[in-house]
Amino acid sequence: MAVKLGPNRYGKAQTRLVHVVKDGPVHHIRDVNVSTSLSGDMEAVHLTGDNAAVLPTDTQKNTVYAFAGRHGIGQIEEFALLLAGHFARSQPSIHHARVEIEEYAWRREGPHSFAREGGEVRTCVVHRDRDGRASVVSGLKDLVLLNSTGSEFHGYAVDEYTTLPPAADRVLATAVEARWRHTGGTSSYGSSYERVRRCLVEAFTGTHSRSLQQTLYAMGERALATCEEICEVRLTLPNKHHFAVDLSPFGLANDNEVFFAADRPYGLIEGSVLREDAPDAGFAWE
Ligand SMILES: O=c1[nH]c(=O)c2[nH]c(=O)[nH]c2[nH]1
Repeated sequence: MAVKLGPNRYGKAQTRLVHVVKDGPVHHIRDVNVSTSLSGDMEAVHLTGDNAAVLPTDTQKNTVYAFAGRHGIGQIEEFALLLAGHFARSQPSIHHARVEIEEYAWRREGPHSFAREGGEVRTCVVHRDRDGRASVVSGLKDLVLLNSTGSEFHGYAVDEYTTLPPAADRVLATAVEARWRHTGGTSSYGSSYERVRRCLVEAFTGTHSRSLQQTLYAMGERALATCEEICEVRLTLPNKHHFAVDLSPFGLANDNEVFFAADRPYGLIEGSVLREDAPDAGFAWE
């Protein structure tokens, strides 16, 4: 039987790191979850068990903590680029590093007190290879949005299994997962994040929706029109269905005011919006 090793990578998943920056009595907190993944000349470890090419995942975890202590975190994209650049050069056997970071927000409650924000999570995925090629994808997830009107869904294809009644007015709700690809480097990932996020929210709330697909496109289009530093937006939008409850058994009308919020099954609308002249994505989405 002829077989060979296919694509592979290895690393430390979900290194949880909290960094407290002390400015006298006023402290600042950063809370991140870092996953590193390396690839390169890894035939021997898989085929013969020779570990000489393998920088241990334990070392990768230590490096995350040491770099936080030495450099601070800054914007998560910058921290990921720093780590990926280090790993891609650290061993001759390692050719490529992928670093993924999630950041959890905390709200200030006092000089050294914080309350964890329950909502959205900021994300990034950075790739670097030893030839200096790099890609940066920024994003967010768990941004839950709802329009209580301004959404319709009708005119869809019908077959013998279709029972869905057309909706002239419905609740539209989703938990946005968005990732956007930067065309090149940017000096301000923080302000870029805020602008893209605002565009996504404004397009969701401001679009009179005939489908979540139409809203998805509007969200990507708005972000690309406003934020010239990005060239592609990928969106994953679960349709968090809200079904109006039939209150007629209780002698009550229901003018789209009382809903059953179902959690499953849910529609899942996914798509990419990109510039006509977007450069090749290379390894950015891997
Ligand atoms: O916005 C929607 N898109 C669909 O594709 C779809 N399908 C469905 O049953 N409801 C909806 N809503």
